[in-house]
Amino acid sequence: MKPDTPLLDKVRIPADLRMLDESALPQLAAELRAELIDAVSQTGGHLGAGLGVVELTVALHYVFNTPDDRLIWDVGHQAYPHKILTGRRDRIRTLRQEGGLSGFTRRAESEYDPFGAAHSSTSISAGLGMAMARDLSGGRNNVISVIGDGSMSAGMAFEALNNAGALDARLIVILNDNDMSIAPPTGAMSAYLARLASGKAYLGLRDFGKKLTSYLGKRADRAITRAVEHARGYVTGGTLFEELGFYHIGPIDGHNLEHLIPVLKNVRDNGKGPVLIHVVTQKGKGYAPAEAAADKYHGVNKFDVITGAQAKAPANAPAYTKVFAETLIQEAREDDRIVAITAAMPSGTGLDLFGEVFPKRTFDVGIAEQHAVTFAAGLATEGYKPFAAIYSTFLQRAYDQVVHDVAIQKLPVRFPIDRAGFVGADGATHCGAFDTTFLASLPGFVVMAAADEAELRHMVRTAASYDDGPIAFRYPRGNGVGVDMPERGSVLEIGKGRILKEGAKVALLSFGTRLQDCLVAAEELGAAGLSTTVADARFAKPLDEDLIRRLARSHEVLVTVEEGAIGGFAAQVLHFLAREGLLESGLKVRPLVLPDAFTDHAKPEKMYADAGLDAAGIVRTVFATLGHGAQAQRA
Ligand SMILES: Cc1ncc(C[n+]2csc(CCOP(=O)(O)OP(=O)(O)O)c2C)c(N)n1
Ligand SMILES: CC(=O)[C@@H](O)[C@H](O)COP(=O)(O)O
Ligand SMILES: [Mg+2]
Repeated sequence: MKPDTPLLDKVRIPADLRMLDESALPQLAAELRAELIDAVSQTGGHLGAGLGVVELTVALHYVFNTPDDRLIWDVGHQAYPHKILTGRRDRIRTLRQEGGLSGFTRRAESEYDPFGAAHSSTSISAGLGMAMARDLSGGRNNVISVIGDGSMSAGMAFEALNNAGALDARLIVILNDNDMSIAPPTGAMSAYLARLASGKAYLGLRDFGKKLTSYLGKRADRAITRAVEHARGYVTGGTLFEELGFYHIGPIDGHNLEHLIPVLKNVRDNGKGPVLIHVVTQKGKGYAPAEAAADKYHGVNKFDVITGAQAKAPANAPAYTKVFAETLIQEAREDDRIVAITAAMPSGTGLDLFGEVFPKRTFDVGIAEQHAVTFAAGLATEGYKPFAAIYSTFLQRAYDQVVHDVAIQKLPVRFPIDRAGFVGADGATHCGAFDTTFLASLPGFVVMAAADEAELRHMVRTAASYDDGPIAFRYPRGNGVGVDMPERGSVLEIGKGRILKEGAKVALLSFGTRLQDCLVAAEELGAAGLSTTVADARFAKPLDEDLIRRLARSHEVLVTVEEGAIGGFAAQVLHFLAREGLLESGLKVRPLVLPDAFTDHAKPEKMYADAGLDAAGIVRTVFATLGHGAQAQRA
């Protein structure tokens, strides 16, 4: 049953909210929280972060004149309450569903989303750009960037703070400190924030008064003093943020509207240069199952609102992530030089399991993909075997480190690349589309893709035993296909693929888990009288040149199939065929890749079908290539 929300029902956009009396806001926040819980219980998605910013969201839209004042949410996973208050409540139960609202902020979705996000730590840079644009054009609007403590650990956030302090731009940064990333945060910065939040490093009241007056002028409201006093201390002096040129206010209780609103109003009306307001919140606030959970319900499946129990689809095969983790543990028992690195994704990458067995050999470096890669490179220089487990999409952020610090120096860093291909509900920002393209173009890189969970096990072992340079292996989100698992992985011969089914007319050359669809497609093609070979390339680099030569010479049609963007495996194959003159004897080649577009969220199977990368799509491609128009249409 939908929650009763009489006050929220009157608020379609923030202008409606601003008509309310301040005394009504706690009720509005309570209704907003109930609506959020109910909506996410039906859609699944990121819940804990949004629960933690309900009051902050209400206060920001109450005090600031959004959308003229620009409100930028870092990552955007906490922006569901913001969506409900900004004209999207009628679609909130379509979150992350095909055709529905995005799970992140998105410019195309609303004028209240001035900047799209999903990858972290971009909000201060974007906000600073907007603030400078405003100043250049003589505008007067406010720019507010809200960034979490986890996201604050990334280098990019500090690059922006550094720049903002020097420019002395009027920018408001709200540090939403809930002492959580996806997992509990790690690192010295997190410990520093905890010290600030606990009030240990705070000024006396008199110094605090002086500081405020210097920033806000004589009109500094006594309410600010009260708000900060009520938190655990007084405004800080000599903090890192102040040294970087920010006025630093806080900590403030981010769930107390009586404290938040006067502080925000004062900053809105009186501030000059950059200001950082340190707001302390609780991830999962106000929903008991979330508050009690270790991950504070960071990301959830659909769930029962009363019990908090999440829906779990029965699985016939283990998740790729788990197979990776268990295999790495197995290999690490044999080789004590194996170490593992994650950039704030211990559970997502499976390295939480590795960390339970090998705590000293596991490094969670925080949201810091660039550092993670160069840190791994450093470990490799000393003879260790680092596995830098980073989702395909997040590895994009560390590309120069991959090129400059790893590949050029031929360092044997191992890159397990999870979430390769479509990821579903997280949509285009998280799609693992580009890694094959950007890695296989690097000299000396070995790039593999697992066709199933047994192959993944072989690839972990292969990577562990390969010391000649960088090596990557990609695998998708979700479960394997249920193949028999070998007790231990085998060491694969580098640059050698395998043939699974011999045919004569059509060759399907797969790179990755579309192999299953190729096998089904081959059956259908066979039934239609088209004898079909199915091969698993295993390697995009180095290519199995003998295999490709053979397929090209003995078949009429060669279809390559991969879960990656244009420029990846197919490009490597086509380049090879062209170089060898194998395209000059009538061979018909068709590369099947992800669409050359940023594909919106939907169910992965649907996305693959739409992209023509399922069995039916492969069959259609073959028929169309051979001019079997009617059959192509039926497939
Ligand atoms: C560059 C990048 N790396 C990793 C992630 C995955 N990720 C999403 S949210 C999150 C934790 C963010 O912590 P914080 O900013 O404190 O927000 P909270 O969830 O605590 O509100 C992580 C690691 C990401 N979105 N972007
Ligand atoms: C917001 C974010 O970047 C992560 O929470 C991401 O949504 C996790 O994705 P997985 O569920 O695939 O681990
Ligand atoms: Mg946090």
